Amino acid sequence: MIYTVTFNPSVDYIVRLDELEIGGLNRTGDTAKYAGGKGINVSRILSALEVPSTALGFAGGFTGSFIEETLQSQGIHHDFIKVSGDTRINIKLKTGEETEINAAGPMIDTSDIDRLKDQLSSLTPEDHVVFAGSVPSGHDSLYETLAQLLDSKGIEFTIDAEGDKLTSTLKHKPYLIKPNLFELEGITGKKPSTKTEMIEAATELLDFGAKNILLTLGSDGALFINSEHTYYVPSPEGILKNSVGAGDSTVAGFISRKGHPVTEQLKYAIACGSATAFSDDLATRDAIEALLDQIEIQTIEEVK
Ligand SMILES: Nc1ncnc2c1ncn2[C@@H]1O[C@H](COP(=O)(O)OP(=O)(O)O)[C@@H](O)[C@H]1O
Ligand SMILES: O=P(O)(O)OC[C@H]1O[C@](O)(COP(=O)(O)O)[C@@H](O)[C@@H]1O
Repeated sequence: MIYTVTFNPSVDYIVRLDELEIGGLNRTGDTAKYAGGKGINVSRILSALEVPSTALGFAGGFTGSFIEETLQSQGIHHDFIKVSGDTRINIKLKTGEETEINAAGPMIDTSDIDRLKDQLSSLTPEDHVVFAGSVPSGHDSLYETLAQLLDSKGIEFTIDAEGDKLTSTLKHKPYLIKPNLFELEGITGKKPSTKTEMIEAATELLDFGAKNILLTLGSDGALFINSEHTYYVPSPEGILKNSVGAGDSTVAGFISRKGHPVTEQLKYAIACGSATAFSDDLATRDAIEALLDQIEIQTIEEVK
């Protein structure tokens, strides 16, 4: 079973308006609300691809109930630990360009974390865990602690997190990490401008222990690096509607084909990411499958 862990889920509140007048009264056009947060988005895309998963993490208040009910209605199994604060609301302003305001989220007690550790302790090496997103304040070393727990039990995990939260887990050999270029720059302190320089910078993370690295580049696609292969996968052409959740969709696509050749995993990764970018909400199965044939995997010799 695949388990996704979202420490800090969110109700993503999408607000469309022609123009934002800072300091003035703005009235919205369309609005929509979605069950969000990185691991939850991974579970939603896996579900679209008919790959079962269980969504874990912390949820509280009316917003936490909204997330649970939404997942329930979509047939996605979940087992959130209830916390006393309200799950956050993240605002996504669409005014022609996208502006995101992500809230901090509720406080999490040590006893809540202990319950999550108990849940993860019952998993076996047949399971796979996807950790994704920000961490409740005061728990900066949570990913490292949980990565160590899984590593000690021989359970593979994927991690999509920023900065030290990601790098502190590398010694526990994550199956997949998915930085974007901005995050890679933050981690390595480098500003790679060519694909060769990007590969060099990402290879440092391979040397620290990551097994597979998917470096996503937005509309420019993604670079993939592991100890055997280096590939570039351009994004298919399309009209950008929504980049929220595109990265999470990429992770889901890659994991959905775990055990298949890496080139197939990459096709699904980019098809899922781009299909979400071209959709109002996360991609549907039809939208993903419509892109699969357009994805072309290039070897690094072809890129140079
Ligand atoms: N404008 C776009 N056109 C086509 N595909 C896109 C676009 N933006 C994102 N994607 C797809 O989504 C993937 C992840 O996007 P990216 O913005 O790099 O991730 P993140 O949301 O984590 O920053 C990309 O590799 C690509 O496949
Ligand atoms: O936990 P963070 O880093 O604040 O991110 C949460 C936000 O990221 C998302 O999961 C989208 O992530 P991506 O655009 O990187 O795929 C939203 O659903 C959510 O609002």
